[in-house]
Amino acid sequence: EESPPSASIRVVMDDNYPPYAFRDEEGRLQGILPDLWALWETRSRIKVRIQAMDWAKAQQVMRAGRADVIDTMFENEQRRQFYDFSSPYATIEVPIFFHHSISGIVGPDSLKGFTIGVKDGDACIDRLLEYGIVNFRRFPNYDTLIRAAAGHEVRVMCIDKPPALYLLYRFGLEKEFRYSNPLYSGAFHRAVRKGNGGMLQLVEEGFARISTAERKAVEDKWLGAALSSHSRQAFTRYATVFLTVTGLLALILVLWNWQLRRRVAVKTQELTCALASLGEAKSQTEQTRDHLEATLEAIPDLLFELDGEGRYLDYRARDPGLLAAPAEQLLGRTVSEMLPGPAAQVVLDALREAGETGTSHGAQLLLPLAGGDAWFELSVARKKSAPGERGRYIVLSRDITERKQAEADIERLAFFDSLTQLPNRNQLHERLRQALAASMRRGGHGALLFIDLDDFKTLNDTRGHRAGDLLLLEAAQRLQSCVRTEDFVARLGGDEFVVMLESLSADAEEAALQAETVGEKILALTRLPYWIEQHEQHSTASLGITLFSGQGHTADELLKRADAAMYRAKTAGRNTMRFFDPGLQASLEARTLLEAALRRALPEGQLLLHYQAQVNAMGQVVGAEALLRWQHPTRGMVSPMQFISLAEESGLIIPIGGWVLETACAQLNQWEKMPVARGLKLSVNVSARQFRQADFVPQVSEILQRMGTNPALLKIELTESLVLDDVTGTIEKMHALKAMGVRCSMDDFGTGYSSLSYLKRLPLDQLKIDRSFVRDIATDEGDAVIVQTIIGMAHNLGLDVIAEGVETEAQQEFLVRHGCTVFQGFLFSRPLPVAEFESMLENRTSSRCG
Ligand SMILES: Nc1nc2c(ncn2[C@@H]2O[C@H](COP(=O)(O)O[C@H]3[C@@H](O)[C@H](n4cnc5c(=O)[nH]c(N)nc54)O[C@@H]3COP(=O)(O)O)[C@@H](O)[C@H]2O)c(=O)[nH]1
Repeated sequence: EESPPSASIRVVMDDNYPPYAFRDEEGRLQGILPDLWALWETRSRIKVRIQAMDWAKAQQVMRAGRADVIDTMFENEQRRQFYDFSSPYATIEVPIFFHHSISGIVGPDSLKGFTIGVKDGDACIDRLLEYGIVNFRRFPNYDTLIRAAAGHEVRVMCIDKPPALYLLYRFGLEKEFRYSNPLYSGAFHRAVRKGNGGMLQLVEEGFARISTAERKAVEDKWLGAALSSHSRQAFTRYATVFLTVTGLLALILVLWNWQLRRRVAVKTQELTCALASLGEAKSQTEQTRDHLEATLEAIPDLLFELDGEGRYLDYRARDPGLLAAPAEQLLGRTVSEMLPGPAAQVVLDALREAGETGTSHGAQLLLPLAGGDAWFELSVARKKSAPGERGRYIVLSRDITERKQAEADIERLAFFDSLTQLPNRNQLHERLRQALAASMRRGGHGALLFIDLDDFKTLNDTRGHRAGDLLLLEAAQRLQSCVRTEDFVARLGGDEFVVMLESLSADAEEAALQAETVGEKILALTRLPYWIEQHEQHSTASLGITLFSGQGHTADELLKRADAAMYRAKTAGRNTMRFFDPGLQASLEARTLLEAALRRALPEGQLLLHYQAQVNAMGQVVGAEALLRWQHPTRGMVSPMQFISLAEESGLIIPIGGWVLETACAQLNQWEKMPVARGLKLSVNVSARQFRQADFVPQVSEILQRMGTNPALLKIELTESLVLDDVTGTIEKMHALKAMGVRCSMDDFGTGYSSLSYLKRLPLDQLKIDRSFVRDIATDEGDAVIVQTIIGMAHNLGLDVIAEGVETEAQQEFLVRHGCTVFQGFLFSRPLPVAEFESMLENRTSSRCG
């Protein structure tokens, strides 16, 4: 909009833009612009009405049309929408002013993050916004902005350089603030409202009438002596006082200066030294840091910083594949959350140790990683911490998987045979030492079986080492199949193996028997044909056995003994075994012979029964016990004490027991025909192995039926230990026998557990007091009490009671006195062959009748 020519123009400007326009202490407008506009007024003959105010307000006034010209305006895109600009008349640099405590402000980018003090409406705001800087603190004018800077409210400012320098000097801040290179340079224009070309021309023409010299004179006046002119009045006021004071202080100052110089010299020296050592320290620190960095770079281990609870605070991993979880998941979590329980415990224990002693070394842990299980070894060091500060630890975790593997390989080579993978001689020695110590502690025997394959060398020589190896492998497997898992099989080398048995019987003969049984199995298995590379191969073994019981012999001695025994087996013709102990060897051989003889005893009719009378209180024979006898053609009468256990172990008791039952039934049938023996009951001993046969009861039933014997006359004697082995099964069978009419007696009563609880459940007819109690009944109070108790117990349970082993009248008298009604023992009769037994019956009957 075009303004008509007028007698005056209204010029609006910033009143706080020294030295261009500013107010002196009386509030009068001063500066380059008022002077220039005064010249303009003179040359143009048009009145100039200057309105000076806050810059933002000045722009509002201009926009509102209450002014014709606005001065000191930078031209920019945005402003061009509203204004037409004159040609530029001065170039103004706009730097960033910043407090000297701030460093690094070099350009717009470095301003990010700071709050920039600006004058409201300043072009600088638009420029900084273009750089993406948005944090401003706006002030109505430069004066208030610099005052805020003086009060440290603002530390970074964007101000045109001339007013900034002026005001900073004025407020004594010239040392506190520095300025950057110009952010930009702007040119001062006078501007009129957009489209007011006539006014612009008027203004331009007016200024064209002012010569360059005139203009320079004005600028020199304000730019060259801006400070002094502004403060001239104050200077005048204070100059006199200043000179006086200065004069008075001059002398002091000279002295002070001299002293200061000395101090400065000293301090400078100190500072120089301090700077030098600081520089040195810095360079050393840098060197140390570089060294440390290079060292850490060279360490292949995982490095962690953990707190006392095992929380990951930091880590360094050259190979992230070794981390238990992706690194970002570890930080902030604890080892208990990230590692398997046992591994976490190892770390926590190591942290605890380091907490107590400063370091911990050597703890090892296993981690399941994506690439497979991995072993790590820890070295932990506690970091120095201030009192009260939580403990922190540097944990170095070294991957030792390969080392562990190598150790395992070494151990395998050291302790295992590489062909058969059986334990080798080293391990055998170790185990043997342990076994000796264990058998010393526990009692009981162990046995060492030394096995050497017969003719192995021939096989190796004729069919080659591969065939030999295959045979050894097969033999090793067979040996392992012969023994219990707790037994131990080792290969000593070549074709020599050793089997070690533990926890054998405390009785040497029984232990020898147990070892012999295993030895026999081994011999039997090794002599089975081998199938090697499509060929059948035959082999046998020679075996030497020695027993040990933890006393007297070292592992080496025992091995030598077993070896010597094996050698005897070789010389005895191979495919056999020998004991090192000649006594044991002899007794085992004797036993073997006895067993062979017993095997022939039954078919060859060498067995017979003797009968021992059982009498009542009146001396009447009420029954008998059938007792087995072995009449050997050359050994003579062999005691059942010698062969019953052998028959049990060999299984011969089954046919022999059957024969006893059948013979007893035949005898009962016979006696039924004899008036003197009719109605006698016959007790038959049944061994555990015989009774435990599943078909024992049907066997008894079959014999009774086949023989046509009255079951009520047959009494089965069972031992207490037999019953206790399987109370429930025994009860079942006893019920079945009772159902048939057969009676049951408990033999050796009192020698076992004798519990009332199971006694009540057993369908018994009779308790037989063991002869060991009867023997000392008159002299041993304990036995007397036991016997009384058994009798009382039997009566309470409604059972008959018989005492065996009665040899004296005193014993019988005691038993009668305490309620025992039936007796067996040498006092009445020894076990007799049937004919003598029957004669005894005849004699007793006739003597009673007579
Ligand atoms: N399973 C079977 N065991 C049987 C059989 N026959 C006998 N035996 C058991 O053999 C053990 C020894 O028997 P034996 O040498 O016949 O001894 C018996 C009697 O001679 C002996 N006895 C009898 N009275 C006295 C005596 O007054 N004093 C004394 N010192 N010994 C005496 O007692 C043995 C009978 O014992 P028991 O059987 O406990 O009643 C023996 O354990 C027999 O059981 C059989 O066929 N099968």
